[in-house]
Amino acid sequence: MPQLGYGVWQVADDEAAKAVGVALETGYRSIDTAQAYENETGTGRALRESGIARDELFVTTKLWNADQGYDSTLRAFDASMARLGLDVLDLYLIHWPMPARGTYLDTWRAFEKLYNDGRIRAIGVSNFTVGTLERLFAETEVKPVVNQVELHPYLQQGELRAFHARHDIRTEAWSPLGQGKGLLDDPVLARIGAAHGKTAAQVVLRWHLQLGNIVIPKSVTPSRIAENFDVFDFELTAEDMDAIAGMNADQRIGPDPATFEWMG
Ligand SMILES: NC(=O)C1=CN([C@@H]2O[C@H](COP(=O)(O)OP(=O)(O)OC[C@H]3O[C@@H](n4cnc5c(N)ncnc54)[C@H](OP(=O)(O)O)[C@@H]3O)[C@@H](O)[C@H]2O)C=CC1
Ligand SMILES: O=C(O)C(=O)[C@@H](O)[C@H](O)C(=O)CO
Repeated sequence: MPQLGYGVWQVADDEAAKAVGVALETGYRSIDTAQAYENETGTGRALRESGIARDELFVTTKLWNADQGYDSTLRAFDASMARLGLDVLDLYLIHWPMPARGTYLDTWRAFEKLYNDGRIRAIGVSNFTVGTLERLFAETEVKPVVNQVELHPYLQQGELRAFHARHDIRTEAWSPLGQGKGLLDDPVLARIGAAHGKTAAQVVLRWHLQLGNIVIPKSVTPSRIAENFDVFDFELTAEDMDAIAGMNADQRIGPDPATFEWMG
C-alpha cells in the first residue's frame, strides 16, 4: 500500500470522477473512498478512465455502520464493488466500531470470509480503539492490517500508535491536515516550512511520513493535489519532529469512536 494516498470524503460523485483523475495524473496510486461518501461510482469511473493498470492501483473502501452484521456486510460489499466496477478490492475497512452494539464482530467474520475467498487483498478497521481491537483479537481469527484513525499534529494518538506497533498494525491517518483549518496556520509549521522552502501542509504530511503513518489528504484543488504529493524531496530534522511533537493537544475534530453510533 502506498504510504501517501488520496481521500475523497465530501467530494460529490461527479466531482470525484474529475478530482480522482487529477490525483492519478499527479502520481497518486492509492485512493480512499467509502460507501458513506456516495462517490464510489465516480471514483471507479476515474480509475477506469485513467488507463492505469489495475495492479498499479490501490483502492480502499469502507463498510458503513448501517450495514454492520454478517449477511448485510456481504451484500454491502457486493454493492460497493458494483459501484466501483472492481472484481477484487485492495483494502476493506469497518468504518466505525460502534462498540455498544458489538456487531463489529459478526461484521469482521464476514470480512474474514471475503478475504479467505480472495475477494479482498487485505482487511482492516477504522476508528477502532485499543479496547475494540483487543476484543476483535480475542474473538476472531484474522488480524486487521490497518487501523485508520483521526491523526494530525493536534491529535497525535501516541498510545494507539504504540499499540499498533506492538501488534503489527499500520496506522493510517484520516484528516491528516486537520481538515485544512486552524492547524495549517500554526506558527510552528510556518517556521519549519520556511526553513525547508515548503508549505505548512507539506510539513505536516512529511511529519506523518517520517512517523511511519499512512496518509490520505483530500483536496479538490489541482494545485493542492500536486502540493500534497510533493513531499519526497526534503527531510524534517530531529528538532523539527520534536517541535511538532510538542503541538499535541489531544484535540479531536471528528466524533469520538468510543461513543459514535450514527447509522444515517
Ligand atoms: N475513516 C474515517 O472515519 C474518516 C476518513 N477520512 C478520510 O481521510 C481523508 C482526508 O481527511 P479530510 O477530513 O478530508 O481532511 P484533510 O485533513 O485531508 O483536509 C482536507 C481539507 O484541507 C484542504 N486542503 C488540502 N490540501 C491543502 C493544502 N495543501 N493547503 C491548504 N488546504 C488544503 C482541502 O481543501 P480543498 O479540497 O478545497 O482544496 C480540504 O478542505 C478523507 O477524504 C477520507 O478519505 C476522513 C474523515 C473520517
Ligand atoms: O468521513 C468519514 O469517513 C467519516 O466517518 C466522518 O465523516 C463521520 O461520519 C463524521 O464526521 C460524522 O460527523
